[in-house]
Amino acid sequence: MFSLHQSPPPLVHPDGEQVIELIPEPFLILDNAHRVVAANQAAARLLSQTRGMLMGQGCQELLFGRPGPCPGGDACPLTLQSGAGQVTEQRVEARNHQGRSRPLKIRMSRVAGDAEGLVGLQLLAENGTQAHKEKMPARVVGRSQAMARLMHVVERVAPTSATVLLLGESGVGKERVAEHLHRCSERADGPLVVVDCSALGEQLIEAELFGYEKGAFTGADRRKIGLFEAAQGGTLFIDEVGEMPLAMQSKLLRALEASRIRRVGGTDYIDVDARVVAATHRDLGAMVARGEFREDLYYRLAAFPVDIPPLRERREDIIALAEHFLEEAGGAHQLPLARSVAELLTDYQFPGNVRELKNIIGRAAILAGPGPVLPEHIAFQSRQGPAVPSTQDAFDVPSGADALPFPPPRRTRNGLTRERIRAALEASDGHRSEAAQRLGVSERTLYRHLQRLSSGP
Ligand SMILES: Nc1ncnc2c1ncn2[C@@H]1O[C@H](COP(=O)(O)OP(=O)(O)OP(=O)(O)O)[C@@H](O)[C@H]1O
Repeated sequence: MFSLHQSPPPLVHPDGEQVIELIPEPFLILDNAHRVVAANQAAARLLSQTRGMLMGQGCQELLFGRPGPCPGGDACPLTLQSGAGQVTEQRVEARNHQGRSRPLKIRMSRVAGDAEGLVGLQLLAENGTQAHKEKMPARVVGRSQAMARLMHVVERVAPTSATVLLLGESGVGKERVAEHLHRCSERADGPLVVVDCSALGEQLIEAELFGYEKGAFTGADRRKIGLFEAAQGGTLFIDEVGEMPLAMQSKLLRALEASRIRRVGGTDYIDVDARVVAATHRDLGAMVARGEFREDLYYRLAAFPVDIPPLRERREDIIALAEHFLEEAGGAHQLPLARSVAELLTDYQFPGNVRELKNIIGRAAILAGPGPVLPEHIAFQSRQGPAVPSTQDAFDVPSGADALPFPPPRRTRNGLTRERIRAALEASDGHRSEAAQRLGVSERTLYRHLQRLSSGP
């Protein structure tokens, strides 16, 4: 049995997670900023998280469920002896993201040698019992520099009251980032309310956002509280804000400016205290230029824009995400992924971004059963082959398209052509949810594309 009183094995290396897996006790490695850089399966089980979720968590988040950097000094929950190899033991009342606390004993030491600065943590549940299964908190998995920068920005803006606009292709994780932002804010104990503008018509959006009074319209047989009010003290996440009809945009702007709303059919104003986070995959600036989006609302929403890069521009995240999804799908025993599978995944473009990867892994976990995941279990959802270097996204027609003797296929932001959508629907016997899965997009994204394609040539 490995003990912290011995010198730890060379733990962090490209193969580090495999080495750490040899330690039977729950074990974590933190870097000198106290962020998790490796965790074994036993630690993930003890903390009721996946290893992917643990990666990158800071000491505060790990022990007290509060995201953010190490506060340093006495505020840091880890009281370490300075010398390499010296072991410190400490008891903490660890609190997870759901606010549940659990006594934990931690043995810590600095890792000596090449890996100086790293901290090894051995975790012992105080009552000796294993963690009970709890709903996993939504965590943003990703170890790339781009994601580290993004998380830094999100964690800086979270405690403020700024309106944040999340930008990125479909499936990149905008909603997941919004959840994280809410969790890092002082409103974390309040509600996070989501409204998807692409799924609602103009009148419905107003009734959903602001609520209505009894008798406001046919069918309004009782008063209904709107989502702005439901988000009181919390966060209102307005997804696909680019799909919001113009008339509704001015009402939203007024609500944002005045922090008060009026229910449909009502006369009184109601004060609302909801922090607004909006998201879109559309180019709002271009929509403003075309007169499709109100300029004043654009500037109000874009007070703090945050770009979430597509997965193909942060390939370092692919394996961490794939392993996270495999664990989520109950495939922890199938970890780590075979090199051949990892190569297959990292060579692919992922037009459907993280959502597509999640679907691919979910399917592979089922096909692999109790055995390891093999390349033949990986079925890409688009027929797009291995990576083509690209800084532009799949939104654009292929380069050289001008020279084609016929018009290029009408493409959408996900690289979804009419032909791909038709093929997916045919293969799914017209079932939209299944077709969306095949294409690696959400059902509502597919619905949006169907509407767009049916309105164009
Ligand atoms: N960094 C991440 N870590 C863990 N899971 C993620 C991450 N990014 C995305 N996901 C998962 O991938 C799926 C798609 O993410 P999400 O719904 O947040 O994307 P989106 O950009 O909001 O998509 P859309 O534009 O279609 O609404 C979800 O199941 C989400 O939980």
